[in-house]
Amino acid sequence: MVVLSKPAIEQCSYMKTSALFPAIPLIDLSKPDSKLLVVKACEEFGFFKVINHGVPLEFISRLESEAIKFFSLPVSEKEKSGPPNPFGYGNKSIGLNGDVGWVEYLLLNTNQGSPFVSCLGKNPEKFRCALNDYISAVKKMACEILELMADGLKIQPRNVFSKLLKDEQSDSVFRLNHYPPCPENAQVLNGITNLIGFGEHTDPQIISVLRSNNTSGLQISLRDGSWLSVPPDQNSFFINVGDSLQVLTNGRFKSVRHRVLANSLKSRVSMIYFGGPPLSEKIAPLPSLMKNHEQSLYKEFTWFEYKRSAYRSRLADNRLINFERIAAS
Ligand SMILES: C=C1C[C@]23C[C@@]1(O)CC[C@H]2[C@@]12CC[C@H](O)[C@@](C)(C(=O)O1)[C@H]2[C@@H]3C(=O)O
Ligand SMILES: O=C(O)CCC(=O)C(=O)O
Ligand SMILES: [Fe+2]
Repeated sequence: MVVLSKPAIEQCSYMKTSALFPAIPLIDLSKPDSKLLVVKACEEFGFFKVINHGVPLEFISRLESEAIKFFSLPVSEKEKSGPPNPFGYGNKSIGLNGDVGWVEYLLLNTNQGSPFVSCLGKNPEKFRCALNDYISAVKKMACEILELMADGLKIQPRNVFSKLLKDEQSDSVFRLNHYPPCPENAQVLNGITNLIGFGEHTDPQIISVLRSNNTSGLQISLRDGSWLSVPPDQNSFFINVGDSLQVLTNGRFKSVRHRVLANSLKSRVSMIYFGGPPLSEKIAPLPSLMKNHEQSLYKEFTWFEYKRSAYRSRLADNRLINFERIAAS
């Protein structure tokens, strides 16, 4: 299991508002200025929190209770939904290349027509219904946010990003993570331990929509390499810019590096929708964003090519490096 050294956890910053400890951008989706704030947050952090999001709280609590029921089953029952190849139930092992974390999870494909994993606990229909309601509502919100981004960037059409998620062939993924409280021998600072729940990485897709219960542990990496703890808020969503959106905006929006540290006392449950394009979609900077002969920072690739390369990488790798264009001197 991966543990951080003591100095490494001490350099983690805790949520304070000052020049040294910036506040996480907060976007109220009901406010008219939100499009400009969304753009600023994507440029500075690649991460923000949204309120007044329109996702019924009942959908959230119903899915959370189904997830808790699933993760409370005996391991032998949960393993009927695994191993993840790449979809299904997984425990500690993340991906196929040796990454491990203090986490168990259920990874699901959200493509239309392709069923979720065949085994979904004791009452699969109830679980499936909670998943469908939640994913539809979160996808709708993700598309609204992508349209605000287009408005804020002053590019047309406003569905230039959202159409990729709305496409019937959109390759989107859904993940439920459960981080049990960590064992007694871990070092603890402010309730967070030095035990890695989910190692540092950026998400490969366009946008990720994350919701967790009220247990801390999520951290984002700031420009100076320090880690900022994200105070949990079970009624809000956190939005991550993914690698593909970084490319579509030619590096103007930054995909955010993030990780989860296990909590000493409480279990953490998170649910993440990863909005991705169709596999055949060409990913390259949008011409409408390339002003004044700006050069593309990336070689063009399809989402299939990026995904294939991502699945061969380790979690912490910089996956975009293989697709960067070498600047002409
Ligand atoms: C180690 C890995 C797990 C991952 C595929 C990868 O090879 C590299 C990217 C990882 C990641 C991070 C974001 C999402 O949780 C995820 C589902 C994704 O699309 O990329 C995971 C992959 C996974 O857990 O299979
Ligand atoms: O569980 C979380 O809060 C974040 C997990 C994550 O980053 C991921 O699943 O890609
Ligand atoms: Fe992630």
